[in-house]
Amino acid sequence: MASLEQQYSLKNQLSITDLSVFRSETPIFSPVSFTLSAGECIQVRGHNGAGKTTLLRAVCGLNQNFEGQICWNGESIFKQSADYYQSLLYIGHHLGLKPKLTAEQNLNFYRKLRFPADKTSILNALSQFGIGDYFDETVAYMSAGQKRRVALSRILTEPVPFWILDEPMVALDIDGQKSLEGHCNQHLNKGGMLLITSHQPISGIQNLQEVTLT
Ligand SMILES: Nc1ncnc2c1ncn2[C@@H]1O[C@H](COP(=O)(O)OP(=O)(O)OP(=O)(O)O)[C@@H](O)[C@H]1O
Repeated sequence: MASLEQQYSLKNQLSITDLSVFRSETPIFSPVSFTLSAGECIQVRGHNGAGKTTLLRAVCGLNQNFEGQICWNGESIFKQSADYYQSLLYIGHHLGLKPKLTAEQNLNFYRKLRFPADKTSILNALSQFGIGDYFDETVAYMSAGQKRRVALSRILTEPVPFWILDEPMVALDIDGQKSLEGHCNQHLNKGGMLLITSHQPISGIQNLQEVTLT
């Protein structure tokens, strides 16, 4: 089981070298290379269908039909997958929430996969995302923005150094976006790393670099 905060390290680094991901035999985007170090944020940009989600899924190890290298701390992610996955939190375009469970039950399910159960941390996270009163609400009955806030609360209940967020701003109102940007900045300030996509402008995340897929 992962120990809290321990994996935040200024030595953490993701390096992508000449990465191209394929659908069947066809590359989806031209090869990209970039490095993401502790305290840094990269926004992956590109038009609809450019391959942003595909790239993120490859970085998560979920799509292995690629050429090039994806390394964590100098070694292929597949050579040290246990360490890598302990360090990683991926919140995809699809939220991965079970509609029949409450907000608290959903967050508890994910947290317990690698951390000790902690109801206080879950209630605190929901409060910080402005939906503390909905902890006992069944997700199926929530609005799109409320569901998004529940899913994003995982960044607070699973304290790992590398966040991969695919279109996290979707359905969030302005307050929700500002709240998310604030949590991202806190994460970066303590040496966290962030790989993010967004069609909406992200103005409030510090030191954001861009990688555009073509
Ligand atoms: N399951 C799939 N099977 C076949 N092709 C797919 C599949 N998922 C995505 N694609 C194709 O891969 C390409 C890249 O899709 P991807 O979802 O990565 O783009 P994206 O940049 O994230 O797009 P958007 O901005 O619309 O979210 C698209 O041409 C898409 O049609």
